[in-house]
Amino acid sequence: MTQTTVHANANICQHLHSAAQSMPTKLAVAVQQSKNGKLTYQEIDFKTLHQQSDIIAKGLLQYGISRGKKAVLMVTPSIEFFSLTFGLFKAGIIPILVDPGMGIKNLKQCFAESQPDVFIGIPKAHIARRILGWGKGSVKQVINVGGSGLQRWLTNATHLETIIEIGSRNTHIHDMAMLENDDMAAILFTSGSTGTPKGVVYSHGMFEAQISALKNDYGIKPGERDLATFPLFSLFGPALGMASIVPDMDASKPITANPANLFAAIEQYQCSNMFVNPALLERLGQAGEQTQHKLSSIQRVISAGAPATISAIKRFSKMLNPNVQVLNSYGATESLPVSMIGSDALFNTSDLTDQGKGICVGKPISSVEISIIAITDDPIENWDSITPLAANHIGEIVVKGPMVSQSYYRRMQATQYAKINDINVYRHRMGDVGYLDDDGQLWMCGRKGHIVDAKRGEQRLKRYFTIPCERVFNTHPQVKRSALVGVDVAGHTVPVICIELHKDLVCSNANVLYQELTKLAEQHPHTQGINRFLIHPDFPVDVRHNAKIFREKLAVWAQAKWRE
Ligand SMILES: Nc1ncnc2c1ncn2[C@@H]1O[C@H](COP(=O)(O)OP(=O)(O)OP(=O)(O)O)[C@@H](O)[C@H]1O
Repeated sequence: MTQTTVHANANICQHLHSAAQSMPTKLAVAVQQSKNGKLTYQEIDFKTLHQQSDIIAKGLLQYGISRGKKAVLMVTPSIEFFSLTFGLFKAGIIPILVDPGMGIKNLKQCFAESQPDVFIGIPKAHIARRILGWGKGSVKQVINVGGSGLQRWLTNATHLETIIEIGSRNTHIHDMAMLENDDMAAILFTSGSTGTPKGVVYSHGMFEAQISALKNDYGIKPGERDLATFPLFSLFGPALGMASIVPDMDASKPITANPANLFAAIEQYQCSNMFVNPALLERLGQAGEQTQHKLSSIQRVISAGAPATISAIKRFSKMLNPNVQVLNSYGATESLPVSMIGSDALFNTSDLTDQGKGICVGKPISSVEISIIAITDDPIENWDSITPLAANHIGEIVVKGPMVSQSYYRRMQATQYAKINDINVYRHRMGDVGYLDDDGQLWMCGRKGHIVDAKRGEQRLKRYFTIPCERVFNTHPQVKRSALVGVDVAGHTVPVICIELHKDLVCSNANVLYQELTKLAEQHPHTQGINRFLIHPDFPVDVRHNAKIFREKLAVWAQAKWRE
């Protein structure tokens, strides 16, 4: 019998290598800059990006940052961001990617937890690092990217130019670090909308699976151009042979983006694809409606990260050519994408959503297996012990597939609570609840942690799920959005619906509104028993999506209101 040895052969940069060979002079990245109302673009082709990232990989290694070390990367999207990230991957150095929008306290926690060896950032990030003590104790090397005289001095760091100089001096061809499929390739932090962000361990195998999904399920082809509004997704562009066109905007606060910049970038490069999150979809749709703008080159829009509202998709779609779809994706940092649904199919589900059947997030991505399991807060060790629920039964969403992360970084307990061992892989518990319908489509019914169990003392009377309940109340013309929370009233847990009204409407008589909402509640079995409402002026939501309602905070507010 012959024994075959498996060689480590994973590194997503191999795609960049092939693109550099097959289309060397084609555009890989263009970065827009807006200054005094003037837009300019920095460009790099595939061959140069490949060369530049090789030089950086060599420079980093020679500078003493060895393979396997972890490097925080706080660099705004720029040509350097791309060459650096690919350079890190090529050297086998593990980038730690955090979203600055998560706030100072969470960032500090992320650095304490991930123990970076290296800190690479723009001057602003270094100044914050120095003042706030980020990475103190673990960070040994600091590298600055960009900035002007004084800013650069304040960073007290080695500048990227020095790394490039060191790398350029070395004329040897760089051998890309080859890893095992499941070796750690990067650490990506969740957004922390339900607590502290958790570091998700990414492998090159997971990245490969994501690239395959983008090719096979989303139909992305080499030579396309993508308006890249989310840094991580923008990295997939060059790996797919697709140019990433990065607009001038703050990616961690998409709601503040200037639509004119984005429209101009699409026009300039005739982008065929765009990746937007629901907040941006809403913002661009509103701007497009006002100016009657058309996005005639766009052939596909990918929306992900949070649920997009049907009205926002409809408004946005007015800018698109007929039949161009907004592909709504469901997933999480731990596993992305899980499922997808095109806008036409989604519009057909809106009646069911308004009746409280959940949000349809479509069919699983080809390599993903979705199961629904009975709801429990306990850890589940083995998949053997589980009997998945039948179609149309709400339970926790569990996923299996090559893009499913296998652990959190240095978080044994969180890993234990989120992963289920299934022979030689782990399934991931999404922490979301939902069900599969008779056609195998997934319907999302909210977060498991946001379920409200109405209780008399310890006795459970009825279970309420957020999305199915809230959508019923959202159909009321005065209601912009609503949020279900549980409130303790004399030792009993009761469901309360917090209401945010449309801004242009003033509620002159809350009692009339509450009566109308109570009537709505009575019309549906799953909302019956809800008869307490509170008007909140402005829901606390996450900055990235402007859509994830911080129900934990609202619950505290509602409880205090109840006592007043
Ligand atoms: N298309 C969608 N429709 C509905 N909800 C979605 C959709 N896409 C993502 N979500 C929600 O977003 C979650 C994933 O978000 P992400 O990975 O950014 O971090 P987070 O879960 O918000 O942060 P944390 O886990 O730290 O609280 C999913 O579990 C789901 O609840």
